[in-house]
Amino acid sequence: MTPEEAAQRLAADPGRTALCCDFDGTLAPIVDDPADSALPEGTREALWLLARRLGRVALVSGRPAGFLLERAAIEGIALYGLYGLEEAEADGTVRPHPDVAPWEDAVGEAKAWLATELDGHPGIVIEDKGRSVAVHWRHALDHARAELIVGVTVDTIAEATGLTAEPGKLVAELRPPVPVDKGDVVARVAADAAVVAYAGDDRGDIPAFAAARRRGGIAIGVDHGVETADEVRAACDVLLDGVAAFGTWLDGLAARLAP
Ligand SMILES: O=P(O)(O)OC[C@H]1O[C@H](O[C@H]2O[C@H](CO)[C@@H](O)[C@H](O)[C@H]2O)[C@H](O)[C@@H](O)[C@@H]1O
Repeated sequence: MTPEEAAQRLAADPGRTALCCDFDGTLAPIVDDPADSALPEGTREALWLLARRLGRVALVSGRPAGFLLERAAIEGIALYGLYGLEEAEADGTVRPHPDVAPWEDAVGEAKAWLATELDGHPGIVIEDKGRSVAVHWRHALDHARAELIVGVTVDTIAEATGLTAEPGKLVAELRPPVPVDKGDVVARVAADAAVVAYAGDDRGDIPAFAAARRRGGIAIGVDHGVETADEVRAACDVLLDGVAAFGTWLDGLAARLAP
């Protein structure tokens, strides 16, 4: 499927169409420091327009819902964080999945353990995500070596605490083993939709691509060259070359739907 064909399908019955997007690497360009990630202004405007033209628009991210509220709150757009473990309410509060609370101590233990174990390893950075924790090595000079160090540490902590280890782009995460993923969120958001599309770039997006396809929808991949896993490309119906190309595609869709 071409990007043009994907846009045509989404525009055919806009009121009954659901569009779900990942945040980092899809809407926001990949940056060295996760704290610097931001939604480009043009993309924010396109999403604002789309929220007024499509049946449902949602952001489904690995970031905490609180982060999405700070960086990507747009009226009419639902925000789901931590791969579906958190949801932002209309009043700006965050509702965690009810099964997450019992894992609070284990996540706290993991954060302390990671800090002790990885202290002194240059280029390895811990991201405290509240109800989960991630370890990044984008800053490390030797990515392969840093990945090995982080992988061994994260696997050891996962085994000891019962938390689940999840891979990402130059990052590994420890999160509560609650069986919820982005695919569950997409299925819920698109329950009443005639057409559904999910746009993402990483392995954590694969369940969401699959959920869109199960509904006869479209899996849109944002390609980042060597950083894009083969299984991500294989899970998509259409590929766009980077965040800027996806932003342009969103703009085009919004323009197509304008009155
Ligand atoms: O589901 P997403 O919205 O794509 O979030 C996935 C993870 O994204 C962030 O990490 C990635 O983006 C960073 C900023 O561009 C980059 O520095 C890092 O290397 C990437 O892995 C975020 O920090 C994680 O918490 C998210 O889980």
